[in-house]
Formats: sequence, structure tokens, C-alpha cells
Amino acid sequence: MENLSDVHLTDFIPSIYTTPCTLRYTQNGKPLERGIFAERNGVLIIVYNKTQNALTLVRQFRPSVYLSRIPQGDRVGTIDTGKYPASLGITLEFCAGLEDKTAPTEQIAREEILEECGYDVPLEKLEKIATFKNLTETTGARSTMYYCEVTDDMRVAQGGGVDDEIIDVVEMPVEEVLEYAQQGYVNSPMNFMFGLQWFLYHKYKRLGPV
Ligand SMILES: Nc1ncnc2c1ncn2[C@@H]1O[C@H](COP(=O)(O)OP(=O)(O)O[C@H]2O[C@H](CO)[C@@H](O)[C@H](O)[C@H]2O)[C@@H](O)[C@H]1O
Repeated sequence: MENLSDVHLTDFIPSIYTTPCTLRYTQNGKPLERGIFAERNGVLIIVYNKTQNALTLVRQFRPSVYLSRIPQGDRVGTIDTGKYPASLGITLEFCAGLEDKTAPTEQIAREEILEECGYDVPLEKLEKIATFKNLTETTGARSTMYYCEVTDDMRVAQGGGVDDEIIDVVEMPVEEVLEYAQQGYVNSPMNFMFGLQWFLYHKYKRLGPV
């Protein structure tokens, strides 16, 4: 995962994943315009391994996170991966996936848990937490978050993703996740911080660890 080379920025290449546009409108008589970066909707799953009292998380290289950590002046030409190693873009996240098929979100969540984390979970083990907006200033895409408890004997595969995905599955003891989230700089998305708070309040502190 850390083996990164030939990194360079190109002009935007349209794809099914992101659609930039500008919305013009008049509000209270004032003409306005706002840039929008439309994204796909997705699902997120807080996977709690009861056997290990651990959260099942995924580590992966996120290009947008990597780029955000490189100053503008050093983004020209081939990026110096000696100065800016892959680790800058490696995040710790909950299992997640895009709604890339017309299946119910529960079904997509179940498949992502299997593909990324290797657990085969029956649909009824998925508890829906909420559907919410990812960001409000640049994208209106939504995420649907689930909670799912697993045990070691539900693991049927190694996980790690499919196709071009390079994903490490990390079973991290809950107390260790807490320490990680209390650092001054957390290389994880906002939904990770929210999901962790939800888990602590609604499951971990309330019911106690197994
Ligand atoms: N911007 C992009 N450009 C090109 N190819 C892309 C792309 N985004 C995804 N892909 C392709 O789609 C594949 C599958 O992605 P996934 O469905 O596993 O979603 P991911 O885990 O990236 O999380 C996603 O969905 C979750 C849940 O919404 C979000 O939290 C998270 O930010 C989001 O990346 C990737 O391996 C890649 O090939």
C-alpha cells in the first residue's frame, strides 16, 4: 500500500464518480452562484467484533487526502514521494461503499462488509442508524449508516476489497480506536468521528463491552 510512484495531477477527467457544475440562482433578489461537486451516494457500516471487543476498520490510500496534504507549489510535475510518502494519504475508516447498483442500501452494506472485511452477515444483523448529507457546501450526496455486530466465526474471507481496491482490514480494540481519535490530527473522515461517537454512546458505554 505504501509503494507509491509516478504521481502527477492532470486536468479533470469526467467519470461516473464526480460531476462538477455551477448552480446560478437568485435569492432575496440577489443573483448568486455556487460551485457544486456532485458525488455518488453511499453506505457506511460500523462493524463491531464482539469476540475481540474491537471495531473492524479499513485502511486505504485516499488520493484526495494525499493531495490535500501537499502544498500547491509542490503539486507541479511529478510529485516527490520521498518528501510526500503514501502514508499521508492512508486513512482509517469504517467499511463503506458507493450505491453503484439499484439494490436496497442494506444489501449494498451487506456486500461491502463481505468484500472489504470478510464477514458474511445476515441482513437482519444490520441496524440502520441514519441517512445524512456528507457535506453541505460542495456535495449534496448522502450516506446511509448501519451498525453491525460480528463474531470471529462469521469471517468467511480475508476481505481487502475487490477489483482495483487495496484495503487492509484492521481489527482495532475499542480503547485503541479512542486513543487514535483523540489525536490532534486524525486522518479519517468526519463520518468516522460521528460513527465512533454514535457507537460509544448508543452501544459501548450503554451496554458495556462483551
Ligand atoms: N472519485 C473516484 N474516481 C474514480 N474512481 C472511483 C472514485 N470513487 C470510487 N471509485 C471506484 O469505485 C470503487 C469502489 O468504491 P467503493 O464503492 O468501495 O467506495 P469507497 O470505499 O471508495 O467509499 C466511497 O463511499 C463511501 C460511502 O459513501 C464514502 O464515505 C467514501 O468517501 C467514498 O469514496 C473504487 O475502488 C474505485 O475503483
